[in-house]
Amino acid sequence: MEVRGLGKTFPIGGLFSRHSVRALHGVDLSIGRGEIVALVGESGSGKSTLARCVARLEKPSEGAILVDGVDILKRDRFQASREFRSQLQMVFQDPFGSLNPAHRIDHFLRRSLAIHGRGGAGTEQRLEELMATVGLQADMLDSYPHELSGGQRQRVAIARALAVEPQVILADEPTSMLDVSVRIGVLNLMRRLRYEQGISMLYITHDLASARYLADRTAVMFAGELVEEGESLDLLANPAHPYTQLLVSAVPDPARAGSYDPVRRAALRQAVMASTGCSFDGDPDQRCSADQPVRHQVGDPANRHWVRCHLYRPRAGAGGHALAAETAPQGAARKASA
Ligand SMILES: Nc1ncnc2c1ncn2[C@@H]1O[C@H](COP(=O)(O)OP(=O)(O)OP(=O)(O)O)[C@@H](O)[C@H]1O
Repeated sequence: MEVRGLGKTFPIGGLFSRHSVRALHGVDLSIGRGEIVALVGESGSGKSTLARCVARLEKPSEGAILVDGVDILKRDRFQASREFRSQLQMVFQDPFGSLNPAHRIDHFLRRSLAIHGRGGAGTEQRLEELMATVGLQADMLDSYPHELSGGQRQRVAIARALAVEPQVILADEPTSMLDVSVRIGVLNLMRRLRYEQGISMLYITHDLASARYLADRTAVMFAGELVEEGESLDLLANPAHPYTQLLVSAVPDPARAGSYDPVRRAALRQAVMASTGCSFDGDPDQRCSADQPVRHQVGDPANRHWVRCHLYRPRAGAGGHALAAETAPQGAARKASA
């Protein structure tokens, strides 16, 4: 699946208002077959809007979404929606709100199978297989959602998505409302599905540790734009963008004891300013506020690690790089996301 130049602007302030929020701008992202890509960024950076545009729950303002090379935004809406929804399924954050409490678990799975033409003979066996795949007992098919734990409900939501045999699952913070003790089980389930069924996943999260655990690649979103992307291990060990450094520095890590610098963090977060350049404005000579940065490759090309930042300086010879914040000015500022 590939997203090219995706943009989304929401009108705000009522019918006659000319105000708008730019939630996404020029987003390019691809996910290979069986690959897991994490999308990280703070609240309001546009992660859910990206997933909702890809799932066609929102209409993008611009750009293309290709699945197996076909731009699904150019297909007839009804046909595309049938085809596309069976290729791509979304798992939401809230396992409590996503299952209607009036129905038993088997209803959700039967309905999903029927809507996508996979009902009929063999349904009973398929239901049991789906439950086994997500690690639930078949006798839970007769339960109501309130009789299940949060982790079990999220497994049902994943089983419902799997019922249509999707190529891609868009998982929007699927573990953030779960108890820490059951999160790992859901992450392991997602990992197993990728290996056993070759399903690709976009994993949206605030949690960098889980991105490192689960995702092959991690993409970092700030103010509706991707500012850095790379193999998860490399990107999180060598963050090149000041914003990624901020996110990484906020994760408690005994191995980095002493490296957390709240003053630098505060400086990077400083003012909000409007300009035509980079969303994450941090340059004393105003270049950031004047020009959009281009992508720079970071380190070894095998890590597919790039950053979009004027402050990035490759380090000659060593194969490493100067972290942008090492050269970042005190006046690093964050522009309005709107
Ligand atoms: N329907 C909408 N109407 C107006 N603005 C919206 C709408 N949906 C999202 N936005 C705005 O778009 C921006 C991105 O929101 P989005 O929900 O995608 O962020 P997010 O990174 O997923 O945040 P969170 O992690 O809190 O879910 C925000 O400024 C938000 O207020």
